[in-house]
Amino acid sequence: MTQTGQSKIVVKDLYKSFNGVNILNGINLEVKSGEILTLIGPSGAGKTLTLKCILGLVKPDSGSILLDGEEVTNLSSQERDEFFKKFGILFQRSGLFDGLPVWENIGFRLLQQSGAKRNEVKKLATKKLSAVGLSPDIADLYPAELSGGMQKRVGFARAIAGDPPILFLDEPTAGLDPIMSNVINDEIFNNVRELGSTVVAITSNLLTARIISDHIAMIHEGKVVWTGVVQEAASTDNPYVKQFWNKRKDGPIQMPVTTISA
Ligand SMILES: Nc1ncnc2c1ncn2[C@@H]1O[C@H](COP(=O)(O)OP(=O)(O)OP(=O)(O)O)[C@@H](O)[C@H]1O
Repeated sequence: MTQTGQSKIVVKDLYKSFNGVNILNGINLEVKSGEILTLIGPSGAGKTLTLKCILGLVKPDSGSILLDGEEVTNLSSQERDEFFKKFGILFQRSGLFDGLPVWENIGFRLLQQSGAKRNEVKKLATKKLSAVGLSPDIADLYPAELSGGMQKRVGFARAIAGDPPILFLDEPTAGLDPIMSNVINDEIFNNVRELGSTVVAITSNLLTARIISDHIAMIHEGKVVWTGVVQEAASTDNPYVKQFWNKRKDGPIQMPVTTISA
């Protein structure tokens, strides 16, 4: 179990623009060890980009990112490889490799390690399938043979395959029916608590946010406009959170609307 309470990830004054357009406008975030922080906010607010900056997939224009107190914005490629090993990632579209059976998808990273034994990796992959409530019988199937919900669960099994200290979950329940979403919410919550991983999740599904999160950070136009414990999100007076949480059309968040003329 990870010790909770210490800062695991600290993001300070993160800026990023593309082609002269400011996308991240001074993001500040702190994630404590063992906690689940969920980023919410309108489409295009900069949630995924923030995670990509933390991972070093996108270089920020300025700002600082500390992992366990160490600056990680300027790692060498060798240091970056080591750094990546700390993360398990569930991508928005599951990101499974079509040409590999389920178990090889789950064990993908482990199979890359020198000396990896295929039968042992398969055993571990099967164990992770059970951890996400799937039958070992699907280990030899290919992603195309699975439903969307099963693909998400396999994607999650892959993210937790190496028992990573940090998990990034980008829209873990997007596109799933409410029942399957809830199954996955529970699986995320239970597995993460058992592993003691520190989690940053992104979701537009408020039920997912309510069930899995310890803290919520609301991002709007590249800034964190509110943070708080999940129970406060429903009752805060913050106008951004109020509008988002209550799914209101009117409020400070203006969504671009395209009208089609006849
Ligand atoms: N590599 C890039 N080049 C140019 N623009 C980018 C790049 N990456 C992200 N953006 C832009 O940054 C903005 C924020 O993107 P981001 O993916 O972080 O949004 P988001 O908050 O995760 O929204 P969504 O929920 O829709 O995924 C978008 O307008 C996107 O087009």
